[in-house]
Amino acid sequence: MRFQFMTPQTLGEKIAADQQPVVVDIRDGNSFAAGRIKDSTALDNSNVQQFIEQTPKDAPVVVCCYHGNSSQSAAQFLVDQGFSEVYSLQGGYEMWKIAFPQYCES
Ligand SMILES: O=S(=O)([O-])[S-]
Repeated sequence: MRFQFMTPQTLGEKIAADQQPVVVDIRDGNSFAAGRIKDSTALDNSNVQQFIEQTPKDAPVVVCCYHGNSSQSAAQFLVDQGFSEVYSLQGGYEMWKIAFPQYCES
């Protein structure tokens, strides 16, 4: 199975409809602290195993990085761990913060 892509527009619509998927952010900790998608979770080597064990495998998961490149391999990794619906956020946080500043937090 392969990961899928999600546009900022689609994620914004889901958040607006109170249907926010699980959003994980693989950027470095300082970037995450400075600004992130609302209700997102920082994911790194220290907590990825716990995330895999504790998150239902059928939960939709969206992976966010800086520009939407490295999120693709992270998304594929999660698919390979058994998650059935994983998306790479197109444009990453850099595009997100321009498109949906109202859904950012710091
Ligand atoms: O590779 S990346 O800039 O999308 S994190």
